[in-house]
Amino acid sequence: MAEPLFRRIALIGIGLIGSSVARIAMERGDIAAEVVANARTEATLDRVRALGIAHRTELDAARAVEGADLVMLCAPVGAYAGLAAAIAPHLAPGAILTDVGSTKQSVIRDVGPHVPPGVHFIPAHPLAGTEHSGPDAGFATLFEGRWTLLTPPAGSDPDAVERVAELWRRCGSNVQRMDAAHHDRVLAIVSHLPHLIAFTICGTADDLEEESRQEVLRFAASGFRDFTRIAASDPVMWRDVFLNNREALLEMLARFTEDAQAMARAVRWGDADYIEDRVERGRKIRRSLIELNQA
Ligand SMILES: NC(=O)c1ccc[n+]([C@@H]2O[C@H](COP(=O)([O-])OP(=O)(O)OC[C@H]3O[C@@H](n4cnc5c(N)ncnc54)[C@H](O)[C@@H]3O)[C@@H](O)[C@H]2O)c1
Ligand SMILES: O=C(O)C(=O)C[C@]1(C(=O)O)C=C[C@@H](O)C=C1
Repeated sequence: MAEPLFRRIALIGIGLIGSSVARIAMERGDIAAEVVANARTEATLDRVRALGIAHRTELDAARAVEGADLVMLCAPVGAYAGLAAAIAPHLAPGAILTDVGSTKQSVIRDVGPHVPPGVHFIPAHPLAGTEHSGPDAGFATLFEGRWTLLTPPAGSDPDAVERVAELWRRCGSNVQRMDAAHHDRVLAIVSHLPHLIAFTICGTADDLEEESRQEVLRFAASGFRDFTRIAASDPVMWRDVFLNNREALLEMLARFTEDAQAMARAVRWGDADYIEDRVERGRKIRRSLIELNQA
């Protein structure tokens, strides 16, 4: 077995993503010699202990990071500023501080100012997940064949960037570097807007009068069902994502609204060619994803 990349990793937040990393680290043994898990409640840490997915559990984030050579923030992005302030004085010199948050400019804004000199701050985002949350929801194959984007600030230590990249490769992921602003625009269209649309369409259906709402549930065909899967995602996580990628999300939503209006006009005026063309474009995108093995 290869040498462990890290002596001790501390996972701050141990839900779907944190517990998946923990499971992989515990199973492989070549990521960290010791895995420390932190959560806000004893109930969560009880689950972590019962699942056997960490060597040690800590209720206090500051204590969890002491002596760790890699600290990974795995909480909702709205909690990052407070967490960074709490752990900063306890980070070991030379440690790497990384994260898994779905937004990247906000993470650099909220965490960056707290990072002590000598600590390497390498933000990251694994593009993999499900609609489930909490430590029971994680699984060791979650990141296999998926992308992890790294958004290291200019001037980051290349060795620290490489060690975080290697951690994600050992989790089964492909790794690519990206500028944080570009990341936020790309994710706004491929992830944040689709979630916004899913939450909204479920809300629209739920607002219908009682009789129609019952029918939505009874006759929900797979079109509506597919939306309900992602609409089942964690409210706090998504509240934080929307509020921390505000500009890019609003820009993509404005474009989408214009396109939806154009579709409405085509439907109203019977513009069959326009409708057919748009459906054909959707189909092509789906086929390309299948060819890339990403569907
Ligand atoms: N769910 C996904 O599909 C997905 C995918 C990629 C990245 N992410 C990102 O990963 C991070 C974690 O998401 P998740 O899906 O694992 O969520 P989760 O709800 O499953 O787990 C979140 C963990 O953070 C802890 N936590 C919540 N608020 C906290 C606070 N104020 N202080 C300290 N700890 C707190 C929770 O107790 C829990 O242990 C988020 O930043 C999210 O944007 C999520
Ligand atoms: O597959 C899902 O259920 C997800 O929501 C995963 C998903 C996505 O939108 O693709 C959600 C948030 C992330 O930051 C990354 C991945």
